Amino acid sequence: MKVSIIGTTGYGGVELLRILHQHPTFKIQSIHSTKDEIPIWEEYPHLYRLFDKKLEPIDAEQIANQSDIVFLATPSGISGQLASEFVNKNIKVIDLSGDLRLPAKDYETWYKQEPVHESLKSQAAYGLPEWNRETIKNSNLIANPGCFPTASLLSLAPVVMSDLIDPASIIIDAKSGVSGAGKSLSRNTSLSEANENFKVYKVNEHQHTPEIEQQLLQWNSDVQPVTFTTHLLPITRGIMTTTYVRLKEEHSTSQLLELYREIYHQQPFIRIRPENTFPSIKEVAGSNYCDIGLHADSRTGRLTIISVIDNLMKGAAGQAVQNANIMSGLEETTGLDFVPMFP
Ligand SMILES: NC(=O)C1=CN([C@@H]2O[C@H](COP(=O)(O)OP(=O)(O)OC[C@H]3O[C@@H](n4cnc5c(N)ncnc54)[C@H](OP(=O)(O)O)[C@@H]3O)[C@@H](O)[C@H]2O)C=CC1
Ligand SMILES: CC(=O)N[C@@H](CCC(=O)OP(=O)(O)O)C(=O)O
Repeated sequence: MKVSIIGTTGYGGVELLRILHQHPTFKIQSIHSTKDEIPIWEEYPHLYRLFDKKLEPIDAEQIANQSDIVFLATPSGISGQLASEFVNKNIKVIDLSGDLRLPAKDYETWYKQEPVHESLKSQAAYGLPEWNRETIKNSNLIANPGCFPTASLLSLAPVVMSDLIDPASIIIDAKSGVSGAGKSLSRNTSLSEANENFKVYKVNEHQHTPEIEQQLLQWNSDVQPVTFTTHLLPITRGIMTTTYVRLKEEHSTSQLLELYREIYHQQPFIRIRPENTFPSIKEVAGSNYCDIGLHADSRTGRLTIISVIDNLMKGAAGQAVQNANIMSGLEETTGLDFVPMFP
């Protein structure tokens, strides 16, 4: 099966290339950029002698003629326009941006951009495989979830769906490495401002807030707006979310862990940690795993849930390939069985 990547020179794009280069079924047909037509290794020398394809301009007609699947690793605002060109040509599209995830009104409010046309948005399946596998299987257009929503939703789903928590009590404290912001230089992510520092950003205005809320509401219509706060960690890859919720009734940590294990036991990329152990970011780096640990505090009546992912893998390119596998009728883990990089 032939695949093409648009936005290959970005961090999401080059991570797609790393995965797809060694995927046994998908073959990279072409890689695209708005920049010079140079071999990708000139832009990313770690690919020297591994991958010598040249970057090509974005000619939708040509890409559609030669590919079965197109990955869009392009910014919000651009992805939507590109997606419509391919969907009309009956090509499978997986979009890593936020363009297809939200209803028009929410998109305008939180992304402060023009939304895509409803006729396109309505064709998109939300690409969180653990909870939407059947729809993904039958769709040609995937809205790949945001990195923070992936970690947050996977950690909250069991207790929200089982109606075990006060629906007005959700607080998500999220931290991301700097690669989450993409390759462009900004003061925030520069070495001198990120290194040996820890910053909060987009307080109460992060664009992933409505994405988290809309999915939680589908699972439990009582859910109230969540408090979601993002921080920048002085590391390259990885996300940790620490989520606090109030339990409706007392449950022990072991009962809740049992619920999580039961719900996720057939999900290849979810690892529920044993009691009194909590995941750290390095334990999933470079892999497509989402690791979850939790503790119920009988003193406060609150449950603390920790989840970690690699933002470029399960938070972006890894999940995109997981979705492509599902859409193509392949084993979901195909080409994604990376052991995390440790230390
Ligand atoms: N980084 C992350 O952890 C995650 C990112 N995402 C989303 O994935 C997408 C890619 O993110 P990321 O790789 O981090 O971003 P980067 O900024 O690293 O890369 C974006 C790429 O998009 C291309 N691009 C920019 N403008 C245009 C344009 N007008 N037309 C076509 N291509 C363009 C650029 O390629 P060139 O300059 O060569 O044309 C650039 O390399 C974004 O929508 C992002 O929000 C989602 C989840 C996690
Ligand atoms: C560290 C960092 O800056 N991360 C970015 C993640 C952006 C992203 O994934 O954008 P989408 O809205 O297209 O999903 C942020 O928090 O905005």
